[in-house]
Amino acid sequence: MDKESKIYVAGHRGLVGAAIWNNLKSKGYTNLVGRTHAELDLLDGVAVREFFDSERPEYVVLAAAHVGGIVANNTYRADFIYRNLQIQQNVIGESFRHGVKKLLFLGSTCIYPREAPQPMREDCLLTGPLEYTNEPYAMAKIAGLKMCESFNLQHGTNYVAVMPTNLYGPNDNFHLENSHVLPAMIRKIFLGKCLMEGNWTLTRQDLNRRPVESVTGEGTREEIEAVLGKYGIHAGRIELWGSGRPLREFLWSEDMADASVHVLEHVDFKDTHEAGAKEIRNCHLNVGTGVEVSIKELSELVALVEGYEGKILFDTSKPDGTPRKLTDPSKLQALGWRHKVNLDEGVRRLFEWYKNTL
Ligand SMILES: NC(=O)C1=CN([C@@H]2O[C@H](COP(=O)(O)OP(=O)(O)OC[C@H]3O[C@@H](n4cnc5c(N)ncnc54)[C@H](OP(=O)(O)O)[C@@H]3O)[C@@H](O)[C@H]2O)C=CC1
Ligand SMILES: C[C@H]1O[C@H](OP(=O)(O)OP(=O)(O)OC[C@H]2O[C@@H](n3cnc4c(=O)[nH]c(N)nc43)[C@H](O)[C@@H]2O)[C@@H](O)[C@@H](O)C1=O
Repeated sequence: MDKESKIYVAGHRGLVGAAIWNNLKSKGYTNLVGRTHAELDLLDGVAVREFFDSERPEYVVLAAAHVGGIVANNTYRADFIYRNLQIQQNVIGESFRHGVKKLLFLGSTCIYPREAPQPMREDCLLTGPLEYTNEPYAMAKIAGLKMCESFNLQHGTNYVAVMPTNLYGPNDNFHLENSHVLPAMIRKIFLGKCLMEGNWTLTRQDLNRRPVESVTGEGTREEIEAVLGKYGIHAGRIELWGSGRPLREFLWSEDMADASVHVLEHVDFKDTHEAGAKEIRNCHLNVGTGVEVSIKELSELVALVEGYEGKILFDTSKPDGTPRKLTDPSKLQALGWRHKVNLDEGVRRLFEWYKNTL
């Protein structure tokens, strides 16, 4: 990849896409192409074809997807499978038609069986049933990685699929229902503390920046308390989801971007499997830290970082999801990449980012 190569980053305003864009810029890549969702709907096959016809990217990073946390995945099941399959079909299909030199596909570690041996190696793919809450999303991601693998095997293309663990960082989604656990916890604990201290200035700033239902900071105290209460946020008491016992692994989004650019620069499809094997499969690469934490421990860390001393309860009517989801990141580590930011540091950085964007 030359510094002048034309690189299309699909999803360049998202959590990971924005970090990949910034990482490429910081390394001196000058010819980046991005389109917002409003400018180019990747569900629209005709529009995607016209975009590729006019821009002719040489490299493609597919970081656009329909993404959300456990409840969003479990509720909007059709959206998660249909939209992701369609985006992949359009972007990978046009990349092939236009002879793209290399494509990076972003999947997820939820592709692995619910009861996979831990830590999960790449070759446990398709060895057992998936976790129910995100099965439709996981099926789309498995299709995406198999599409990359199959184009490579049949047509000699160079598409590499990476499977990140749970990610968090600047530009994260802080929606109280549809987001992932870490941004949700940061916000819920922040608001619980604001209510506990009677800090209405910060509460109002938070709701102005990110309205909940239709309530903004202009709402009355009663309206604000009622809407936050629906999401388990009360003065000095917040309710998180599930039992608190599930274990998760978290990777800072800028580390994920660094891994993505490392793969674009240094790892080809041929590096992802043994040469000459009779059956070539499981060529995707895990991206993770190999370190896990329980959701309860995570909530204690977030409370410590935010200086919250109120109660944290767990609402077991909400799903736990997969009990454990720890990656074995050794395959990518052997190809020269490892993470830099640990969870403690990352939570501090994300909370700072959150406060600074209010
Ligand atoms: N966040 C996480 O914890 C994890 C993410 N991943 C994967 O990493 C990748 C990036 O995810 P992440 O950055 O978190 O997600 P985000 O939701 O932050 O970003 C996704 C981007 O894709 C865009 N997009 C979605 N649908 C369309 C569409 N139809 N047309 C055009 N653009 C669209 C979104 O735009 P808009 O918001 O305007 O719709 C957004 O900018 C995804 O493949 C995801 O599956 C994998 C594991 C964990
Ligand atoms: C990245 C990954 O993300 C999704 O899987 P997940 O890891 O289960 O997602 P999550 O971050 O939403 O939850 C992690 C854990 O945390 C608990 N939890 C507590 N309290 C809150 C809470 O307030 N919000 C959320 N979201 N979870 C909470 C929650 O009950 C669960 O036990 C996939 O669907 C799929 O999208 C995917 O690939």
